[in-house]
Amino acid sequence: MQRVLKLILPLAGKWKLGMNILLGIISGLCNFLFIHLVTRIIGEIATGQYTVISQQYLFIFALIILFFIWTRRTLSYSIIQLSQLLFWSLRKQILSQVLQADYRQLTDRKHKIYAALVHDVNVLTQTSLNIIDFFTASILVFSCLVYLGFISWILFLATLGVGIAGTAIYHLRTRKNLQQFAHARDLENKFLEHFDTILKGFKEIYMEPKKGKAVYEGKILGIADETCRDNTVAFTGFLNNQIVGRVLFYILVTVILLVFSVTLNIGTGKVVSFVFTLLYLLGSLEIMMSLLPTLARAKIAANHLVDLKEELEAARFSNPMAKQYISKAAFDQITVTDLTFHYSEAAGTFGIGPINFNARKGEAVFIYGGNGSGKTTFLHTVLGIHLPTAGEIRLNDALVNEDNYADYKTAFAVVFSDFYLFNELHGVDKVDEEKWTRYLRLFELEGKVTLEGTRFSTTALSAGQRKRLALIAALMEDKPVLVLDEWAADQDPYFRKRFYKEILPALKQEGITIIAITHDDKYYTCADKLYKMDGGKLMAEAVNMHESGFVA
Ligand SMILES: Nc1ncnc2c1ncn2[C@@H]1O[C@H](COP(=O)(O)OP(=O)(O)OP(=O)(O)O)[C@@H](O)[C@H]1O
Repeated sequence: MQRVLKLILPLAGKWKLGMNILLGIISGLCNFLFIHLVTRIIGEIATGQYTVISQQYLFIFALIILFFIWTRRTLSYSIIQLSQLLFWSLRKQILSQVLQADYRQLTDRKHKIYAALVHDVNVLTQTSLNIIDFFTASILVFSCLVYLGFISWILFLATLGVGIAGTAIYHLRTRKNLQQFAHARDLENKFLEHFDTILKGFKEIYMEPKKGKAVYEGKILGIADETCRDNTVAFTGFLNNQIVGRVLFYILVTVILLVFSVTLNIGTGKVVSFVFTLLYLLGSLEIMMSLLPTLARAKIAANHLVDLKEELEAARFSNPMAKQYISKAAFDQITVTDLTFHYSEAAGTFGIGPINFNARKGEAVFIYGGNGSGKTTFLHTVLGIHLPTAGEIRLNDALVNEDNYADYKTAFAVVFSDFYLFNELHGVDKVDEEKWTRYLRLFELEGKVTLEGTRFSTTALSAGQRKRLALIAALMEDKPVLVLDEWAADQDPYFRKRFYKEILPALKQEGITIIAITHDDKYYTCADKLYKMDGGKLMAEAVNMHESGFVA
């Protein structure tokens, strides 16, 4: 409950939460007053005291009902407002934390975050609506118990005994049910992971339905069965507790009616009031018991959300906004000295370095090497996606460190090998129309795509054209360094030649530095500097040794 409060309190504020609690107490008390009045009148009818219509009672009943309507409506409106606030605040908080997260932290937690956003936030929000019923019922239970104490302290002690026995049984039996709910929730992460596989691999599954069948039967069905089993056992456990509680109360009412009313010599009026109040109390207990599984699941959802928020908050490295952008004019060179990076400290994990590298303003620097040799790992380390294990990167003369990473990253526009093409020029405040038209012509996309504001008219293009558009989008960012990972791999021979022979020189003319991973040995001579990556080691090579286009 503490963790649920940790999420709700900052949103609602102490004052508003206090007001809601007060309204809940008043609403519960209205219920109690109504019951108290009903039992009192029944007592009067049973003992022959109520013979004429009482104006006073009518007035009190009307007052209670009106008061109840007011408190309940105000409380409901406030809780609905709060639950909506909770829903969107949690989503906004998690998303803004996600946008500030380090790349590795995010990739490791993708499915966890997705499950938190679509599952936990929903469960918690829905439950917040049930809280009114739970709270009102608990106030009613409390007031009924106090009232029972006034009617007969012996019967009150008997009721309290039954209540304590019921609570003890509940606690003894609930731990396992909670574990089952928690396990079912953990399986939701796995389910979303496989669901993601189906969505992303749908084309492959469409071509070979066996693949889809394997994911469905091999993964999803198992998760579905396990989740169903866990949830069924847990819900049944809660239901059994509810039955035990009800039976205990039935026994109590039976004993009061058949035994205590005779042995303790309690008057008819008192017995009637006691039993009626007890039955109302039972009704409220039932409401509370039936909401317990929902609250238990909300608690698990809140735990997941708090854990995730704390994990993201505790991030060693974050992705803050840059304070200062590095302009083309301000960029001179990047120098990498003795840089090493390892994916983990475990023995046998792939690593690169020590690497020495330099790229100057207006140069085209190519990196080539076999698959898995570490080219992308190196680029990612230079870009700040991976933090170097050792060594240094300097932009111009300034050492790049955790304090200036955000500014440093502004030097780069990137088209990754697994690039994502946004359908809009995000982050470009004002489009330079002349530049856009020039690049569109340069990349031969005229008539294929236009700009509507900052939005592309379409991204439904061929693979090669999509990559050209991604490169135009990167260039529109007007960054000093353009980083390309196997950009030309999807281009036809004609455009590949145009890219290396015409486009790259044009970009260099603009003062852009190009760092490109490439396998196009035919065009290595277009580079100003050439590096070869082999087994994580980067070696500088003379460009002219590739003049024949043949690499030994
Ligand atoms: N996220 C990761 N965690 C651990 N190891 C990784 C990870 N990504 C890549 N590796 C390892 O790093 C090695 C180098 O990968 P990298 O992507 O840098 O190669 P590359 O030279 O760019 O290859 P290609 O030409 O195929 O794109 C791979 O052999 C792989 O084992």
